[in-house]
Amino acid sequence: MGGRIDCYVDIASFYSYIIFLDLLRNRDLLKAHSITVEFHPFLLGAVNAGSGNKPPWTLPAKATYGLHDAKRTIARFPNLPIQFPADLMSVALTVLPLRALHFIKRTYPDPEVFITTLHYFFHAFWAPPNVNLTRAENVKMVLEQVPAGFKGAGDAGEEKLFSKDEVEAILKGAGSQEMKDLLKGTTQKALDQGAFGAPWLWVTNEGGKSEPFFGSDRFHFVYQFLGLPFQNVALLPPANQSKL
Ligand SMILES: N[C@@H](CCC(=O)N[C@@H](CS)C(=O)NCC(=O)O)C(=O)O
Repeated sequence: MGGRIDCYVDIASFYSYIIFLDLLRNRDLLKAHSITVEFHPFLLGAVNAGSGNKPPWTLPAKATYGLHDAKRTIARFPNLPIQFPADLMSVALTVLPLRALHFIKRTYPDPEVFITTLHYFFHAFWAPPNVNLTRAENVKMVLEQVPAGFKGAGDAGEEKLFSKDEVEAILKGAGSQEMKDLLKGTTQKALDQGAFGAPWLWVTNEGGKSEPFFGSDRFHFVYQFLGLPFQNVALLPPANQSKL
């Protein structure tokens, strides 16, 4: 068994946060099945523009339905502090932190540094008080705060992942043409694969065949495609009949 999941995420995408948490939760099992997982920061706004899509909540019926799905999804993570930003549109252009993530991914040999920072950016954006990551000073503040080995909300960790000098270097790197091109190129790659939203998955199975998957709720199809054993939704008989 083997394969890979290339997962395209934007910090400003709630369901990107969800798939990130699910993949993190299952990382040992995925590893045991020889599945490599790689996260790729991309810009959802540019994916929408490039594919001709619009954020789902801009259509009133989808906005109303979306509240139900969001509530159900949040209920899957009882200890996760989640608060939707009051005006998501106005804080959705997370270009700078996405470029910073590319810089970190490229610069630090330990992949945990990138994963931890991505995790903390998601947390900062989606937990109250919803840090506005479109502002450079906030990105700096959040980078300075990332606890080393951040494991999720409530983990304030005394030791910080980055020194002040490292944060300066990350912000400088994030402003480089190379990182601008890298974020653009990553977004374009997903668009070329057919992306129209986030999270976007490009999954490659043992035989080298690749297929796209959209959303954080497609794991049954992903696992099936990868040939992994998994437990699907199984309807059981009514409780009183099971005793017959
Ligand atoms: N059912 C999917 C919904 C994912 C979703 O709504 N993603 C948003 C961004 S957070 C999006 O890009 N949607 C585009 C679309 O629905 O056309 C899931 O549970 O993950």
